[in-house]
Amino acid sequence: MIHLAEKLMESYALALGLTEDYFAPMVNKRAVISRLAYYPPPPFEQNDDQMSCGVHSDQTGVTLLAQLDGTNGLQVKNSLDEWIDAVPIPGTLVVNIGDLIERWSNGHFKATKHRVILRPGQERYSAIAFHMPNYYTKIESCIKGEAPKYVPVITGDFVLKRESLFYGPDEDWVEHEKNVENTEHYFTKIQNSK
Ligand SMILES: O=C(O)CCC(=O)C(=O)O
Ligand SMILES: [Fe+2]
Repeated sequence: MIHLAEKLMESYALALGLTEDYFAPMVNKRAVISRLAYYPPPPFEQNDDQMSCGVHSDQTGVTLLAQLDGTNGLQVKNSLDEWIDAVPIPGTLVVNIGDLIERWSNGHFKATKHRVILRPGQERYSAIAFHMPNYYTKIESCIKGEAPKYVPVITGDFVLKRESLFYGPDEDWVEHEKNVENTEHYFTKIQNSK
């Protein structure tokens, strides 16, 4: 999974006109958060207000998602603002772009909005790996000659803050750099245990 995420980062670098290894020094002490999900069958028809997993984009870098063959429910928003089913294709993974990559690419890559909506009687299994750049990597536009569209953020700070505040005001992110100290120890342990 880590190798695949790093390969994807290489392809993103090339697509953005950067050298293939541009991101490498900024993801060499990455953290990967994994989640195994089971969604029980809902007892009623779900709608925009009641979902198994509400609309969001992942706040990290690349997300790799495996869906058990035959389980439906994941929907992603396309560039026309329409929800489309991410139908499981045997032997493949879904790749979602996270907020950090949107910010890094100055908006050239869009963080994929997604959700899980199940029909009554339908259940879902998925396994997700969230790839996150180095804790202290500063995420700022990597596109030369373009006005930055986002406030620079520190990876760990952004992920932790967004976990706790959920969609807080963008302008606050840089102010929170100091908050990393609380959890620095935890992440250092993860990175050193590799
Ligand atoms: O279970 C799924 O397919 C989606 C889960 C998800 O989007 C998430 O954990 O961020
Ligand atoms: Fe997600």
